[in-house]
Amino acid sequence: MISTETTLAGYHFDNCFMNAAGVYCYDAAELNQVQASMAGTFVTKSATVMPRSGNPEPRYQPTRLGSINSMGLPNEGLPYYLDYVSQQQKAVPDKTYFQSITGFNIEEDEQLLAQISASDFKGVVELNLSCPNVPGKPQTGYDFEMVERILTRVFTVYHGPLGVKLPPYFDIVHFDQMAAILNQFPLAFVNSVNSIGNGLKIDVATERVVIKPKHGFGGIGGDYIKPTALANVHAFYQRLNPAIQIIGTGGIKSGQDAFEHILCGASMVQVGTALQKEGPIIFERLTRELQTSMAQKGYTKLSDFRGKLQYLD
Ligand SMILES: O=C1NC(=O)NC(C(=O)O)N1
Repeated sequence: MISTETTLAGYHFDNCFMNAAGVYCYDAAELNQVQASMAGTFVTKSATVMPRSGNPEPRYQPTRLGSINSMGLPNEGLPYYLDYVSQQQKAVPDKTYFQSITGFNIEEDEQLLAQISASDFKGVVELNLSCPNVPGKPQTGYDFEMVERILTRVFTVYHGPLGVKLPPYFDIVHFDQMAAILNQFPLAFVNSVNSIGNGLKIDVATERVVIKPKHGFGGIGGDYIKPTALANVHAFYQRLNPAIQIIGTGGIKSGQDAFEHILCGASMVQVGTALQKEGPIIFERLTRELQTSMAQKGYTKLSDFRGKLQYLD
């Protein structure tokens, strides 16, 4: 029996695949579909203090090799998602769910976590530090001092399992500096990567951009970002306390892509662009393909190869 089960934040998951925040997780209609799929669990859309309609449309476009999006954090507000997760905790109690949140300042992060503490939520919190699409708002994950201040406050007020969703980094010194910050805190996980911010997709026929917000600038996902995602997963796997696990996100559209993320150190893998294109049925194909990759190499469980990327030196 070849198993794709995993453990994260002390919880067991029958399958290591799940959605990426933002994809198939805006409302109950979408979350129900992931919940009913072969995914091991789901994460909600990043919830903000107030519900948001997000950026003007068109704000998402699939491309030949991936996607571009500038959604702008549209969401129903945290109470909506806490209520949905509470229902799922009662209906399907043997699963653990993820709640994504993002505040626009430290006070909002604290407020969101206080709301979660006051609820019957028993899952894992994913603090999104990396949305690139809110006009005028920076990707917090690129402000190292701010990340340290946020995590200091967060772990003062919240004591449940919590991880952070990071933007991609492109400099070895930044991996070193960010890992040194993250290692100070009892994080359950680090999720690398969010979309590569502020890319541009052009329609040559019309000589125009393809999304409306921000003059067409948006987060890039899909095949384009897999090498960067794998590097971020492995860089943090190499640098972080082993107690801080890695979730790998970025460019996963086949079982082999997932295999590569796990080989780099991922304990869980999230699917965004390919899920948006194929729908939750994709988790059946991805699981089967990962099991095939494992079988070809004589592996029966993820720990047989997790983090065992070989170097040439
Ligand atoms: O964190 C995010 N990453 C993205 O690529 N897009 C969404 C968004 O724009 O809401 N948020």
